[in-house]
Amino acid sequence: MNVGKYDLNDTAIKQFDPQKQEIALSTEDLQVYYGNKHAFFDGNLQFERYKITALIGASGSGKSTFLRSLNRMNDDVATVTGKILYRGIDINSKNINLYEMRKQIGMVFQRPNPFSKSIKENITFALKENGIKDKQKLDEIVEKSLRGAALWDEVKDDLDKSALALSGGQQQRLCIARAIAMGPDILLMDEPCSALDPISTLKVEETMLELKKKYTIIIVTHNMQQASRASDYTAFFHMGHVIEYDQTKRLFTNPTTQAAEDYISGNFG
Ligand SMILES: Nc1ncnc2c1ncn2[C@@H]1O[C@H](COP(=O)(O)OP(=O)(O)OP(=O)(O)O)[C@@H](O)[C@H]1O
Repeated sequence: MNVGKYDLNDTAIKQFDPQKQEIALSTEDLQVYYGNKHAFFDGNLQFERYKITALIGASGSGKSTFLRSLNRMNDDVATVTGKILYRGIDINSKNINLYEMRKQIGMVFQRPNPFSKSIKENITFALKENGIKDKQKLDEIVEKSLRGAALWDEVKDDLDKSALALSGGQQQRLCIARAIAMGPDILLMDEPCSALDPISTLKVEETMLELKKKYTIIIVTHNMQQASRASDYTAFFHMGHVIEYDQTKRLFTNPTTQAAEDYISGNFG
């Protein structure tokens, strides 16, 4: 199918070898509709465990739509068909406990959104709701999560101060700490650095590189340098289709499809 300059059937999608790579999450024939609008088509993607996968593409190409579907954040606004396979279970089916599933597949949003509470309470709030009451256990998780998000050294003496007094970059790392405190397996990140200055962005990227030792990360980014610096794999989206998906190094140096080549070289349109 040709739309504008590009043939949307001209795709190159990496498939993994399950004997060689462990797949943390995969989608089969994922389609997303907002009312009558078909916003995402034919998503058959696999995500390798303990890797960072970047989703790139022009504004409106369907990256967030796809990402938000992966832990059912789109349930209220969209119809999502097809399968999302996590540990052998289709989490896009009706009988899934969304709350439990999102403990495994957490999300960090575009704008830092800490609660208007202390730094510590931002992390302990959901844990307490989950029945963890032991003070020592909570303190341990607070420290471990803040260390995991590379924030501990900056805030360890201010844990009772308001999270809203932190800088934007620190707030975003606090949101990462809050997400990892729940002990997830996969972290979905929707442009986590778009509201941050370049130094905070690099700090979050360094944090991601540390986090991938324990978590599988899927990140939407508009920042091509960020995708090429921080990710192992990249999926290029165009008009609701995944056009090319490969190792980041390969996709950025030797793309297969015309659309990806034009996008990466800045001649897109
Ligand atoms: N809640 C919604 N209701 C209706 N249409 C929507 C909704 N959210 C997104 N869309 C449409 O779906 C398409 C894909 O949007 P999406 O936000 O997924 O793209 P994106 O690649 O993430 O864009 P951006 O980089 O600008 O965030 C667009 O045409 C958008 O207008």
